[in-house]
Amino acid sequence: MKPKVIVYKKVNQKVLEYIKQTCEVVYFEELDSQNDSEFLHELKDAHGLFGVGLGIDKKLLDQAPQLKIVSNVAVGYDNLDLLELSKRGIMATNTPEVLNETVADTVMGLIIATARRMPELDYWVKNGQWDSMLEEKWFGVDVHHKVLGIIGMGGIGTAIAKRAHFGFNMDILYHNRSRNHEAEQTYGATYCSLEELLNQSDFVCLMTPLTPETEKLMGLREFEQMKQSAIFINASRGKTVDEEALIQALQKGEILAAGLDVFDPEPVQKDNPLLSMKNVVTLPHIGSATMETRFNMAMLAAENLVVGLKGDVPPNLIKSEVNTK
Ligand SMILES: NC(=O)C1=CN([C@@H]2O[C@H](COP(=O)(O)OP(=O)(O)OC[C@H]3O[C@@H](n4cnc5c(N)ncnc54)[C@H](OP(=O)(O)O)[C@@H]3O)[C@@H](O)[C@H]2O)C=CC1
Ligand SMILES: O=CC(=O)O
Repeated sequence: MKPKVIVYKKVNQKVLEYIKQTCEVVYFEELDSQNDSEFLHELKDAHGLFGVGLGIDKKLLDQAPQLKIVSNVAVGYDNLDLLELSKRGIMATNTPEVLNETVADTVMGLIIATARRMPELDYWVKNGQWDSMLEEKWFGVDVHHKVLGIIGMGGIGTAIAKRAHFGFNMDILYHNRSRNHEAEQTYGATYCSLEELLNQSDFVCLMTPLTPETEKLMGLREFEQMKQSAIFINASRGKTVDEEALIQALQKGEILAAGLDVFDPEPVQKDNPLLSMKNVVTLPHIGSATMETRFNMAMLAAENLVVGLKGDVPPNLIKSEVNTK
């Protein structure tokens, strides 16, 4: 008998067909209040879960006694309670690396758009306000030859460093818990403390996973430590930043501007003060959202699922207590 899998996100037909070769699939394009009870009903005898964004916690797992694997179609897995999964011997997988270059492109886009005020000027041109010579009040700041501080020099951070070093002649500082030799040797990155990074960078880019340690990693004190001329970029998770502190820092002029791909909560609330600030560039969490990369992520997640359900070790098993079983 084929294992039963719940796919709970809209997925490319080829990926769905691939999963269907070895699994019985129950397909929800998305989960909402309309199909919640149907989803919970299907969960009772499901062996696999495939999707993104769903909080997989004790409450949900109590209703999934047959579950063997959770395949997250994302590299971040802060939605998973790894301890609960591990206690039950349930494997969890993610999609690292295939999205590094695309997310790095997004981050460089945010850096440039924020520094050169592109959305503001786009609005200005389209609203017919370009009726005289450009005045200094519309000027931005340079990106090239500046100092870029990357907090979280992992797969994506390193792809950002590559672009910044070779494409923009930037000096790169980084802060991790451990050293990243590739970034140091190949892209000239310098390891430093968080405080040094914040003090010296013209652009501070936050790229850590969301963990108990990184929650609100950027708060009042950290924004105060940044240069007044510096630009803050966040493409990690909304919760890695104390949003109130960011708003205050921008209002008080403690930093120049911010480029944000992530918020807390998401979708961002319509009355969030960040949305009415001209010096804030916003994106709707689209770091990896290209046709190619989203397909590659879904295919990799499908491979993880199928391999795990066969009883083998999936290529992207998340390192946790699950591994030691
Ligand atoms: N906006 C978007 O669309 C996307 C957002 N993301 C987010 O980006 C995150 C990073 O992805 P990826 O680069 O693939 O992950 P990696 O695991 O490759 O890199 C994460 C880096 O963060 C560092 N880090 C972890 N904890 C801390 C800490 N407490 N203090 C300082 N540094 C820390 C790690 O180094 P060390 O262990 O040495 O500390 C590592 O270098 C994802 O978890 C996800 O949340 C990812 C994809 C798309
Ligand atoms: O935010 C996206 C991810 O892959 O993580």
